[in-house]
Amino acid sequence: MFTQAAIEIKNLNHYFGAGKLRKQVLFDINLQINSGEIVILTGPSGSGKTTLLTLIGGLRSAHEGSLLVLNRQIVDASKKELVQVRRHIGYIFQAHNLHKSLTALQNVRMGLELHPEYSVQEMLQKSTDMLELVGLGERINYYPDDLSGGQKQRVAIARALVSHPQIVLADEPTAALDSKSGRDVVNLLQKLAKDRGCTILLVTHDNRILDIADRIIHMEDGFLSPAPIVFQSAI
Ligand SMILES: Nc1ncnc2c1ncn2[C@@H]1O[C@H](COP(=O)(O)OP(=O)(O)OP(=O)(O)O)[C@@H](O)[C@H]1O
Repeated sequence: MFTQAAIEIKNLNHYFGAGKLRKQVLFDINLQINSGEIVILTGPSGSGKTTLLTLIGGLRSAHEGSLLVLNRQIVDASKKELVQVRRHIGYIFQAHNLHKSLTALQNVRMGLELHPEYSVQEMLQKSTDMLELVGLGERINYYPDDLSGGQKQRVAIARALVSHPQIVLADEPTAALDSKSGRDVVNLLQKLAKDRGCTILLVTHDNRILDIADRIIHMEDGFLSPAPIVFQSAI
C-alpha cells in the first residue's frame, strides 16, 4: 500500500541560537514516511515536535543532515526551493490561525495563494467546493468569530486541503476542541486524506485520536523513537 517515500529524513540535527547560546534541539533524526501514510508524532512539551514539523514543512531552514520532501532535498535549500516544496503541503495548526477579518471562504482561498495558476473564479469555486466537503456549505460567508471551535478547525482543514497537497502537516489540531469536536475533526481529516492519497504527519498530545494513525512515533529530548507500548496499547 505504502510504496514511495513522501518524506525521508537521515541524520538530521537542528540547533537554535548561536555561539554560547547555541542549543541542539533535534538529534540524529532518521525517519521515512511513505506516500499515503498517516503518522502521529507524540512526545512531551519541548521535546522538538513542532521544530521537526516546521523543518519538514519548509517553514524554517534545515542545515545539517538530509531531508527529502517529495524527493526534493531541502537541507540548505534556497527560499525559492522551499516555496516550491510548500506548494505541495497543507498546514493545520492548533489555534487554526484563521484571519478574523476574512470570511470562511476568503480564509480557505488563502490556501491557494501559492498557486497563481488558478484564476480568481477558479479559486472561489474550489474554496466553495472544499467548504461544502467539510460540511460548511451553508456558512461560507461567516466570519471565524461566528463559528464554533470545531467549525473553525473544519475551515482550517478546508484551507489545508483546497490545493490538493500531497502532504498535510498538522500541529495539535484538536488541542482547542472538546472531545466530540476533536473526534469529528480527525475523522474528517483521515477520510479526506485517505480519499486523496494524502500523507499526514500529525503532532498530538491527545491520546483519544491515536487510532487514526497507521504508525505512531515518539519524540523525547530531541530524539525520535517508535512509540512506547503505553501509546500503542491505547489504540
Ligand atoms: N525559535 C526558537 N528559538 C530558540 N529555541 C527554540 C525556538 N523554538 C523552539 N525552541 C526550543 O526548542 C525546543 C523544542 O521546542 P518545540 O516547540 O519544537 O517542542 P514541542 O515538542 O513542539 O513542544 P510543545 O508540545 O510544547 O509544542 C524547546 O526547548 C524550545 O524551547
